[in-house]
Amino acid sequence: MALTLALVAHDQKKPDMAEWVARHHQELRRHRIVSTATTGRVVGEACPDVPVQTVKSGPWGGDQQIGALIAEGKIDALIFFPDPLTPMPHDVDVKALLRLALVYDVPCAFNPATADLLVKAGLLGK
Ligand SMILES: O=C(CO)COP(=O)(O)O
Repeated sequence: MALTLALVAHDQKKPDMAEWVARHHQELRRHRIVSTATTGRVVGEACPDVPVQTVKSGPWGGDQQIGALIAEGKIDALIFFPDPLTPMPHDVDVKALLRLALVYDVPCAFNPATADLLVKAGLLGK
């Protein structure tokens, strides 16, 4: 079954996201991806044949748009690599996104190690 996956990464973690999507490229091709603007560009460059729908960049409302999709039941899993070492002007938006993912019990991974475990557990299909 095709899932809709939200992929988001802060700037310092975008290389990790590019590496993660490249590693799971074959499985990701079967699913839909929604990303914040800059993350979407990175994902698209790492996997040109995986279609990525983008919303606005995080600081410009993209995290809230992803949160709204979660509230509408349109996101099956959130893969979000936040940067814990850099202050963010849109920290409240980041917290709101995490909060909605918890409220709606969406499967989440906040680092590549956990994202790998979700794949191993069968998130993207066998
Ligand atoms: O800021 C973000 C998440 O909080 C991500 O936004 P970008 O993907 O546009 O960098």
